[in-house]
Amino acid sequence: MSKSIVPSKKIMSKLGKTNAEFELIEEGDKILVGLSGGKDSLTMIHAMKEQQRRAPFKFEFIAVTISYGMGENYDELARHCKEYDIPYEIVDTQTYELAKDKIRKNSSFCSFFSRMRRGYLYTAALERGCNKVALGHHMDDAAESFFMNFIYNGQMRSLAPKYKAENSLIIIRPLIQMRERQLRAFVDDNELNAIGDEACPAMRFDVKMPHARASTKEMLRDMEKEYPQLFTSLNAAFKNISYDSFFDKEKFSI
Ligand SMILES: Nc1ncnc2c1ncn2[C@@H]1O[C@H](COP(=O)(O)OP(=O)(O)OP(=O)(O)O)[C@@H](O)[C@H]1O
Repeated sequence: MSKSIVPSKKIMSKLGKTNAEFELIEEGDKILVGLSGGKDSLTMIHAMKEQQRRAPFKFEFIAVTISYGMGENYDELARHCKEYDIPYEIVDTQTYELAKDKIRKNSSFCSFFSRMRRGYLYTAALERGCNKVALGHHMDDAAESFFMNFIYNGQMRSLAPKYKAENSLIIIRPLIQMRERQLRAFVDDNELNAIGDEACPAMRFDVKMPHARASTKEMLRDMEKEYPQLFTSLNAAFKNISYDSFFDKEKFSI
């Protein structure tokens, strides 16, 4: 039998519930799991491995890292996946070279990395015959994304647990109802070597965390101190949307 690290009961139960609620992982799925090597995706591969062992249905997954051509070294991550019998591949790209100009101008390099990465992940999934792509976003990401869109973009949107991309791949976020601190505890408790916690890969090069994200994180931290139930309530609110109560012109033609 292969070696395994079993995530806590809380993590596994949240994963099972989210899975059932949004029908994320299903019989016969072949899932490409985006593995940055950070705490979130590292937790995700171990939780999915355990899920594979427990679930009454069969699914396959393969972990894939998109390398940006910044001289990253994923040997340790590859060794880790091998040790735990998790199929793993690295896709080499020249994203950093292409992003240099944006980084120099300190302009929207984060969204550039993320757009490029998404494209490479989708291509990798299609090339490997996968029908789904799993990303390690969690509830804190969903909350940040919601408030950033609200404050800076005048939009009400967050991160969906599941959606269909243009190319018919299904994107799933199995950790979306978990808190970031639960995932950090998993890697700390198991003494796993998670790769940095940068909000964007370019930050390894002395570029500051984008202001909007940093201040939204801080705002949420302060709000949670004041209202400890904030995230539970947000999670409920994301499932309880009163469309009719907003300023949608379409609704006026009653
Ligand atoms: N270089 C990469 N290669 C493959 N997948 C990636 C890569 N970077 C991010 N991802 C995927 O996208 C998700 C969101 O990435 P993002 O950088 O926003 O999150 P993060 O909070 O840093 O997560 P993590 O702790 O997993 O790095 C990750 O959890 C992972 O599933």
